[in-house]
Amino acid sequence: MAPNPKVVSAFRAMRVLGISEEKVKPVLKNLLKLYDKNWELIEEENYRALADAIFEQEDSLVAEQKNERENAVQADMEEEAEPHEEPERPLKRLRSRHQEDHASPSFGNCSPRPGGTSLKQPKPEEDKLPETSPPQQSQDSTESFQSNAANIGAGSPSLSPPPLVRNKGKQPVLSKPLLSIPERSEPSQPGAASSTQLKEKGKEPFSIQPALRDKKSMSERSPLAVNPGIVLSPKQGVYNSSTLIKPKDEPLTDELPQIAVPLAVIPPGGNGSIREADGPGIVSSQCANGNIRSDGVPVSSIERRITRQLAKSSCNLEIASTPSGEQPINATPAGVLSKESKAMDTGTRGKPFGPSNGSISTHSAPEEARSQIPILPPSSNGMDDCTKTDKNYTENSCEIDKDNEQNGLENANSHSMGVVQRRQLSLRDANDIAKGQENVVIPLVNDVNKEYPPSFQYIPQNVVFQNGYVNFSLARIGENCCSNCFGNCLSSPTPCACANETGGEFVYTLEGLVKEDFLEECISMNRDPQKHCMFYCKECPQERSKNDDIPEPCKGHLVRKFIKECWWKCGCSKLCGNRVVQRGINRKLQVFMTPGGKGWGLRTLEELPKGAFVCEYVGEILTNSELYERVSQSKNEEHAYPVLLDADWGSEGVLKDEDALCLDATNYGNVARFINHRCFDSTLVEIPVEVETPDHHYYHLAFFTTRKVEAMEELTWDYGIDFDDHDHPVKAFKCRCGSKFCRNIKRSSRSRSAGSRR
Ligand SMILES: C[S@@+](CC[C@H](N)C(=O)[O-])C[C@H]1O[C@@H](n2cnc3c(N)ncnc32)[C@H](O)[C@@H]1O
Repeated sequence: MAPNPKVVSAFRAMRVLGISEEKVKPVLKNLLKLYDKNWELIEEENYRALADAIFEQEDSLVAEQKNERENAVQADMEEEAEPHEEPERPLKRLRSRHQEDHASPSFGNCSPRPGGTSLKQPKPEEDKLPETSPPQQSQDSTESFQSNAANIGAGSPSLSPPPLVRNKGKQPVLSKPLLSIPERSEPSQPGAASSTQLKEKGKEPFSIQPALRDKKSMSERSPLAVNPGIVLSPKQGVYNSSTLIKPKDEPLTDELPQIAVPLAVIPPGGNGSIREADGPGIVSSQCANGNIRSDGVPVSSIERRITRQLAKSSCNLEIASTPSGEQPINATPAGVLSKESKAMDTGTRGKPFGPSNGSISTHSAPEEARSQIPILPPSSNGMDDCTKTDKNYTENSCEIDKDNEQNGLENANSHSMGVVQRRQLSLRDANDIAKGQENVVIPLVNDVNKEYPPSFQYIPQNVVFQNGYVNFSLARIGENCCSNCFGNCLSSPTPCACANETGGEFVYTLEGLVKEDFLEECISMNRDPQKHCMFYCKECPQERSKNDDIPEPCKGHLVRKFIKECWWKCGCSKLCGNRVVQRGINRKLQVFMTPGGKGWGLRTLEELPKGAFVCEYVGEILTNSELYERVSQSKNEEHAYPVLLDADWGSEGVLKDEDALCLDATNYGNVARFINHRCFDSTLVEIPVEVETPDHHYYHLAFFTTRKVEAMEELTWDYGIDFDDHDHPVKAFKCRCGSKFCRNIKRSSRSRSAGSRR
């Protein structure tokens, strides 16, 4: 086997220091274990950690030998020698020191780490935890809210532990913004033929198990249709009707998930390098109609592969990261947003800003500032309240705003460190949680309790966290766009090339709504996945991320339908009707505290017609393994439901990790992170939308209304959660959706009846 180039480089670097490979090897091995194979920590500062560890080990050996000699002499001299204190193990010291470095100004200013987040930190194998570990939130959200500044707004009380959203199948969904584009290689591998197999699923009445996306169902979908959406569910294997109604052994609790305030780092994204693409793998597919194509691949998938190959030589763009590749975030205290908040004890709220030395802190806010925390009046109309609130609370908000400004200054220093902290919403944010980044203002109101809004950074577009590969380039678009069009493609008598993805017809009406038949098929796909195409990876990235050595068999992914919008290479106007999602949010929305114990939710302030675009799910783009690592490292934290971008995994062979993407809106996200789950008859349906790239590894997950929605109605979508899947990394919550089709209620009632029979 060829030597690991990283190991070779490490040897080389140590050789320069006169250290032999024999000495390096054991220490490097220990270090890799200690740092959980995080090479970046080892490589940074020209292998400083490695060199330190070697020197320290040598020092320790010398010290030990010296001690032994002294002890021996002393033993000769005294009958009872003093107990010898064993020197601290070098690696432990090294790690401790490394942890200190993380919090020290000098470390941050001198050597920004590319991926230094909680994910990057060495595993706390020993009892000593890194100082930069995310603060833990107490079990009682209210209490923690009042007692720990860092926890304020970290999440609504009803948030549950990090769940992965699945596509109705479903797997958990992650957040959305994406912007930095790292280099990557094409996913499929040679010999991957027939790596994906579509299996048939028995059709079952959806009324019985609407939400279970049975992975084994066959689809009647046309070859051109690509299924969208994806929800990562804890266990897709559980997705079948029987599991939906299966009594739960464990009692449900009303305990709400805890939300901690994890640190996140967005390192520099792409470097503009060119990555080599592998040959596409061949996939066999089978749909509900039993037809198996000779190549087993939907036509659109083949076209995409060709495009990918053509794009081999294309350069990656870095789309969203800051010049330094880091995205500094202030940790600011949230304003109190309910009318009752006057009486609220805010003494434990965190100070909004961190120290100027770049380290992270969770100091309490000054008493003066705390006593002046503004209150938003109860309202039923957030849009109007925005203005009122501004007038009424400007004075009070001054203190906080000053703090925030100061925070901004201080964070100018911490910026260089590249450490990002989840940001607390401030009072002004309540008037527009999007902070002017959307076409509309999106107010936040709480007429129900004293909960603070969750802590997160609002981003209007997806952003690559670190390893995910997203390549937006003209070269990748290929010929399947309408470069000869002009004006509004929808007005043309014949559908343009962009409509090929959707069977040669435009999906949008002239009014900008999704057409009835397309919409209904997407809704059906979500509600009754058994009737649609599922594919099974030969080597499932999701399972691989859980256990790289012996991954479990793929639980199946719903093959979804895509919408393809016109874009840069198209000749049409920016106002073309085949550009809807890319224009962003245009509806009057409001984040509000739900009265039903679901925490914050999203509602519309205006009547919405059926098929209307509401918003897309925006968050960090993570690879599956990054997500799994993140979730497993934040066991007690609340996560927004992550979303798998697996709508087209079926067209691939073996997906490389950097191509198996998902979205996590926990730390960075848009208004969609507030959309609550509703079993089966949700008001929204998610549809994958291709905009910048035909590569369906990455796409936009857009929400459209499933029916006419009245003003002030809550907007919900079906996460595709399998409430019986206890193995899923993101825990399910006790569902309070109120739907008569609620899968959780069925299970609960069956559990109760099963219990009473016993
Ligand atoms: C994506 S977040 C939705 C926004 C969330 N309610 C908040 O306050 O930030 C998902 C979390 O909301 C809560 N949630 C969503 N739908 C729910 C439901 N039907 N019943 C109970 N809790 C729900 C759960 O805690 C879940 O983990």
